[in-house]
Amino acid sequence: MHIRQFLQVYLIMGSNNCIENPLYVLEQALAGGITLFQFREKGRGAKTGADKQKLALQMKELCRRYHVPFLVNDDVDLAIEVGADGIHVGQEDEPIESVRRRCPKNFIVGVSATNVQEAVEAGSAGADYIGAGPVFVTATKHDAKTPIGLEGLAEIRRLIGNTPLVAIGGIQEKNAAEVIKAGADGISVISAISGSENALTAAQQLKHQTMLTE
Ligand SMILES: Cc1ncc(COP(=O)(O)OP(=O)(O)O)c(N)n1
Ligand SMILES: Cc1nc(C(=O)O)sc1CCOP(=O)(O)O
Ligand SMILES: [Mg+2]
Repeated sequence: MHIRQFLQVYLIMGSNNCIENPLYVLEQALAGGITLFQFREKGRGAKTGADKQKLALQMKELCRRYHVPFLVNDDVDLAIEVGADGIHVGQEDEPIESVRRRCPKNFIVGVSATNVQEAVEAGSAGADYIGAGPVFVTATKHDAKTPIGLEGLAEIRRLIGNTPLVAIGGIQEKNAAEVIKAGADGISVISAISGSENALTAAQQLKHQTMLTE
């Protein structure tokens, strides 16, 4: 499968984002049809060291069972240690050139962009996909930039050619379809699944929205 297809419903999550056991939440989301997963263990009380690595390995095994690629956020060393399928880095993280030097050849490398220039540069640097956002206001990432809106997302789509594009920030069931219409190949979410009462149903409903056509 091409990376574009994996972007359809991309769950990002760490233990801080969950009201229940994160392994339970992830398994429910996998059963509900998520297509890609990113382990993002950040914020107050986040696991570190051996505890972080243990959770990463457990999550990777769950993802394997559902044939869903497992990516790690920011932490290139951890991604390599646990045999992840890839890594996601932002503008303040390790540069893609350095990531490529250190990681296996077939590693999926995603790069964040908050504007057209960053997106075009990430595409030229060889990112496998671009995570563009925030599209809408989000309470999940405290240092998120000003929302780019659907117009900003559509402009990025126009200017990055064929590079796979996933939208992020404030995406929920009610706005997922318009994000796809604006040109994203998929949606990436934290709270819409990990903060919901039923992660399985939430994943199913989001997936349904990404499949609606005009
Ligand atoms: C798919 C996707 N897109 C964007 C981000 C944000 O990355 P970054 O700007 O590095 O912020 P943190 O997530 O590291 O706080 C992402 N993680 N995933
Ligand atoms: C991790 C992250 N990155 C963003 C960016 O704009 O790059 S917004 C964001 C948080 C997304 O969480 P939610 O789906 O709950 O809004
Ligand atoms: Mg980052």
